[in-house]
Amino acid sequence: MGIGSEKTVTGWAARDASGVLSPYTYTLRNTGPEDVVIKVLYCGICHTDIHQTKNHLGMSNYPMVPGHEVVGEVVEVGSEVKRFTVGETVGAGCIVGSCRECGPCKSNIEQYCNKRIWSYNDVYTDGNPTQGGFASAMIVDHKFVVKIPAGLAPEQAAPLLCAGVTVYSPLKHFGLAESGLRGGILGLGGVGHMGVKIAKAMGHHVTVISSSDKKRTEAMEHLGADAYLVSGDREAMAGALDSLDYIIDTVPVFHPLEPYLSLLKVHGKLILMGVINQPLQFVSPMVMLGRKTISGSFIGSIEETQEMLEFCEKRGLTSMIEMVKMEGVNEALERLERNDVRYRFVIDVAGSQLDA
Ligand SMILES: NC(=O)C1=CN([C@@H]2O[C@H](COP(=O)(O)OP(=O)(O)OC[C@H]3O[C@@H](n4cnc5c(N)ncnc54)[C@H](OP(=O)(O)O)[C@@H]3O)[C@@H](O)[C@H]2O)C=CC1
Ligand SMILES: O=C/C=C/c1ccc(O)c(O)c1
Ligand SMILES: [Zn+2]
Ligand SMILES: [Zn+2]
Repeated sequence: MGIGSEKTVTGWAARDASGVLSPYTYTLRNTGPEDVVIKVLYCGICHTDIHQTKNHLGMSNYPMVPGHEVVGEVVEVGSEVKRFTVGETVGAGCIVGSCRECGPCKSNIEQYCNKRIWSYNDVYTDGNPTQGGFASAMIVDHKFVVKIPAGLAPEQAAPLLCAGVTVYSPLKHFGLAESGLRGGILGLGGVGHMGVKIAKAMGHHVTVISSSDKKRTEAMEHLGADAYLVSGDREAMAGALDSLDYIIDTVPVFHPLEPYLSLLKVHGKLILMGVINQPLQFVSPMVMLGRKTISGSFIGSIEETQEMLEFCEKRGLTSMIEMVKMEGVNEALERLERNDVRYRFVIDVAGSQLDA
């Protein structure tokens, strides 16, 4: 990739809904005055990457280079960029553009802008497709770039850019950041494990609710959870009725909500995170008799992402990752889909042979 000239990059792209990735060479736009050119060092693999590459939402366009937990080094900045300098370690996430004029944009919750531009599987303002972080470089508008604090290892920071902020944002927004609360994390994957860590750092009593017993020891001994429930264990679930102030539900497939609504106290909140393209069901008394709330939340703003990174640095919070090379990305995606990762894959992009 030449500085200041046309930039040819290699990424790994899905070509169809099989979701299998292979090397793909494409050109990045010329650096605009507000752009930051990022040499990608590491990129996390989120379950959303599977939803997108496999067209679970019916809106996928190919070739598609996924990846939205991007940590890299600034290699060039546009003439108007004052906040970043060459050599800095920075991050980019799910969103690389928004309209800047609507209510959400003016309120600094640009992730809720209806004209948001996704970091991949979208079209940029110049009419070209956006491509993500499973690639040697990205060009990102500086407003959608965050600084990675010096106290965070770059590979550890990658999962924070989606999984981390996805749990941090609703806890703050719904008034659930105060200490002493009792929280549930449903689904102990990439988002879920950051949920345990962030909720514990906020001073909560945290119960993991999992589909199996397989992660019990890790959850309790390594992630710091206080309790562990297997969702199919009726007796254990019955023993936990009316006990939680909130549940962060990260399950990525259809599931009944009623068993989890029952775990909530009066005024408890069930916050949906999983991307599920089927209607979810519950009977109304389940929420009425307890004035419970079912809500959802989508990543976090750029401002919150920066705040969350600083929170994690201050509290010494890290993610738990398995590092892979790009050559192993298809195997990693398969393992992620069959729930066989502890707890986030991170691709060592700069250390990979991308055009293999
Ligand atoms: N709202 C938002 O802003 C965001 C949404 N997402 C979405 O959240 C969901 C979770 O993402 P992520 O944490 O990366 O996913 P992971 O695959 O890492 O974790 C999901 C967890 O859900 C549980 N699970 C239950 N049933 C299944 C199943 N059939 N297949 C796989 N997992 C299952 C597993 O936990 P256990 O073993 O404990 O049962 C698993 O570890 C996805 O739908 C993703 O698209 C992700 C990021 C941001
Ligand atoms: O992983 C980040 C994005 C999550 C996401 C949430 C909701 C939705 O409709 C998506 O397409 C993606
Ligand atoms: Zn994600
Ligand atoms: Zn907007």
